[in-house]
This record gives sequence, structure tokens and C-alpha cells, in this order.
Amino acid sequence: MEHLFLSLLLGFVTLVSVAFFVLFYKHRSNFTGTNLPPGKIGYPVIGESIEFLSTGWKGHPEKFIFDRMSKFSSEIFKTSIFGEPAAVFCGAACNKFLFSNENKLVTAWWPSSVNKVFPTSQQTSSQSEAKKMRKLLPGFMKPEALQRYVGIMDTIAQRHFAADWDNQKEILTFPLAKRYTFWLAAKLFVSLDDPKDIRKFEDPFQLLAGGIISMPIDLPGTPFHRAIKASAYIRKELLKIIKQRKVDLAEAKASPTQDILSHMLLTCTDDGQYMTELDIADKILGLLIGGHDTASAACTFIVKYLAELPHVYEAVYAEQMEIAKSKAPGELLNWDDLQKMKYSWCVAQEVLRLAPPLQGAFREALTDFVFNGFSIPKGWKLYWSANSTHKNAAYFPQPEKFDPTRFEGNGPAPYTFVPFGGGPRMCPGKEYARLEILVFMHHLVKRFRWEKILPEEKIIVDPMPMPAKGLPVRLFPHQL
Ligand code: HEM
Repeated sequence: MEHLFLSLLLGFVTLVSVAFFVLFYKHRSNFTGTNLPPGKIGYPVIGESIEFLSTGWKGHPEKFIFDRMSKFSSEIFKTSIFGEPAAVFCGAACNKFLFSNENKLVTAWWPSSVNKVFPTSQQTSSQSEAKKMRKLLPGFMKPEALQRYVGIMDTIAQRHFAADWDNQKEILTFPLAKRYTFWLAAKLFVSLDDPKDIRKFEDPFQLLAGGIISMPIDLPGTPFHRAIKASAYIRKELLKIIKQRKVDLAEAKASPTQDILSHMLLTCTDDGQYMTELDIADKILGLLIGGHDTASAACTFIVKYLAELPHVYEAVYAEQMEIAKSKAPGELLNWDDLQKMKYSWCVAQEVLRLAPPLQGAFREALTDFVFNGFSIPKGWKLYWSANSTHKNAAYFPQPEKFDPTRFEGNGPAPYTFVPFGGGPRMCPGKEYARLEILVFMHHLVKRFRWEKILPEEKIIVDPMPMPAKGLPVRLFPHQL
């Protein structure tokens, strides 16, 4: 009996050792070649994923980048993230290279956690899916459409502030900013505007956002597992909305131009096909995520910085009050009003520089190529990072100083300010985001001054930046 147990144990140990050896060998073999960028590759499977994610959890995602840039004295370094051999490209020249070589030398790529959370076709990582999305969005994001949204955004902002801010002494900024941008997206993308209907999506979206960029371990309790479940729930609810809309369009109870959902149902793709219901559900899900989580992070940090910098608050307040005073009672904000919010937009951009909602994104090398003397093998993942330029003193002197004047005149040098990415994959929602952020700032400063309740609240980045306790603030309404 004892003999059998020892044999089994020995067999098990041998098996584990062989498996480890194979993994280790395979891991190292991913990194053999001449002239690869300098860098560390970490352990098999996890590579440097924990370091990459944990600098964000500690609130300093740029540390992962800057530590390695200085250790290897290079703007390109190799690493291994999310089980993949990768190179991190830092600085303006690297951004330019990646953004201008889309679909020539590189193509977009997302970690497997993203692909698994969106199991069918939502991810815009595959070229054909990105193309579909790019074909559909311009109609929705064209200047005439955007101009129409300003009034709708204003109406929803007024409703949001009346429901959640007015008559409150203290509020928690982060969840309210999310609610505001989600209300807008729900209204403009799928014409959902009953607060009851919208609220049932709030928790699932929270869970989804928390697990998209995570270790893809699908076990009960992990963020990844919760995100997969939340994604399935949201998709089911969206399918109900889509089916109902088809009926409403057929019975002329809904308009073909009322929102992006009608647009998707009625527009053929290049091959003359209409998108399937599931495909539409996945695309809308992606837009709802991309379109609200990012802007809500920006709105939250605007509240934080305006609380910390009274002189910046005063200048934004003066600009916004001049616009408010020019309006007749009940008159909604319009496109021209938003063009006048020049200083406020400089402030918002400085916030996007210091706290970019997306830290960067991945590409995949389509072929072997050489850049800056380093060989990049086909299939390697490449990461561009906003912080490598946003927090670099060479591009932004005294990078930690909040200074909206950096955006006056010609503004920052090309490829140094990249919160929306660049090149063919630059964020198609950039202008939409500008509008919703400015409308938010208008209503915020018109109503209140505020102070932070927790003076030293920690910031975490997971994967978006957020104050650890949600940024509680005390509100002081203006005396009329
Ligand atoms: C402050 C707000 C926002 C920020 C900071 C932001 C940032 C970004 C960035 C950096 C990318 C490029 C990723 C890459 O290089 O692969 C991107 C892509 C994208 N964004 Fe945004 N975004 C914002 C708002 C929005 C909004 C409001 C929408 C929709 C209405 C949107 C929809 C998209 C889509 C669909 C893509 C994928 C484009 C493609 O892969 O071709 N974003 N966004």
C-alpha cells in the first residue's frame, strides 16, 4: 500500500515537473531571436501580468512603464503580459509608429479576458468587426447628429442633477458620474429613458467593467467570472429591447433615425447583409461600455481637480456663468454654447492627460518587422501607453502640475497627448465625449461649489482610474 502511494506521488511530481519544464521552455522560446528589445519576461503564463496590473491597483500605472524605461534605458522594452510575449512602445515616436501602421504592420488586439467576456463578435479586435462598427458609427457621430445631441444631453443632465444632486448635502461622485453618462448612452443609443429600466443595468455594468481586463480565471468569485455572468445578463436584456424595436419599427411606432439601435437594424453591412440580433446586442453592449465608463472617469476627476484647485474652479465658473446668463429661461444649451466653453475644455483635457480613462491599448504584429533597431517578431503583442507621454517631462514640463494652459494655442506636440489614441483606430466617440463632459461641467459649476470629504483619498486604476472610496464631496449650492 505504502509502495503504491509513493509510486503515485513520484508519478505526480514527475508529471508536474515535466509540465513546468515544458511551459518554461515554451515561455522562453517565445523570446529567442536576435535584437529583441531589452526587458524581463517573468514566469511562464503569468509573465509580468501581476506587476502590470498591480501598479494600477496602487494608483500608479505609469510606474510599470517608467521603471522599465529607465532600467533598460529604452523606449521599447519586452515583457510578457496576459500569457503573451509583448513589447511596450513608449513615447511620441512609438505612438506615431503604431498609429500609422494600423493594418500594415500591426492590428488591434485585446487580451483573452476581453474576448471571453464578449463571446460573439462585439470585440472590435477582429478587423471585420472593427470595420462594421466603423461603418455604422459615422452616421451616428456625424456633426449634424452631434449637434442634435447637445439639447438631449442638456435635458438629461438637468434631470440627473435634479434627481441625484440637488437638495443633497453630500454625494458620492463616481457612481453618480457613471449614472449620468449611462443615462445619456441609454437614451442616445437605445432610447431607454425610464430611470427604473436604466437602474437594472447599473450593477451588471459595474461588474462587467471590473472584470474585462483581469486574469482570465473563470472560477466563482473571480472578477472575470462575475464579468462573464454580467455580460450574459446584459445581452439577454438588450435582445429583448432589440426584438421589441423590430416590432415597433414594423408598426411605425419607432423612428428609423431615433437612435443607434434603429440605425443598426436598418443598415446593411458591406456584404449586403443585415446584422443579426445577437451581433447588434454585442455591438451595443460594447458601445455602452466604451461610451460611458470612460467619460464617467473623466467627469469624476474633473470634480476632484476643481475641488483641489479653487483658481481653476473660478475660471470655469466665470466661463460657464457667462453662457448661462446668455440663455432665456428654459432654453437648452446648443452647439454654439459648447464652442464657447474653451477654458473648460482645456481643463477637461488636462484631466484626461493626468488621469487618462484608458491607459493604453494593444496591437498585434502582423509580420516580423524592425523598429528603432529592435526586431519585433510576428504575433507579438504591442502596447502603446498614454502615460509614457502624458507624464513625461520631455513633453509636458512639470508633468504632475495641473496646468490647463498647456492646451491653449497649438496645444501639445503631435502624438504626445493621446487619451483617445490615434490613427485609424482613434476613438470614434471623441467628439461625443467632449459634448457630454462639457454639459456635465456646465450643470455642475452652475449649481455648486464643493469640497472633498476625504482629503487624501487614494486613486486606484482597475482598469479605469477611480478614487478608492468613490470621491465623496460636500456640496454648497450657490445662493440665488
Ligand atoms: C473620455 C471618453 C473616452 C476616452 C478617453 C476614450 C478612449 C478611447 C481610446 C484610447 C480608444 C482607442 C483604443 C486603441 O488604440 O485601440 C478608443 C476606441 C474606441 N472608443 Fe472611445 N473613448 C471615450 C469615449 C467613447 C465614447 C463616448 C464612445 C462611443 C460613443 C467610444 C467608442 C469607442 C469605440 C467603438 C472604440 C473602438 C474603435 C476601433 O477599435 O476602431 N469611446 N476610445
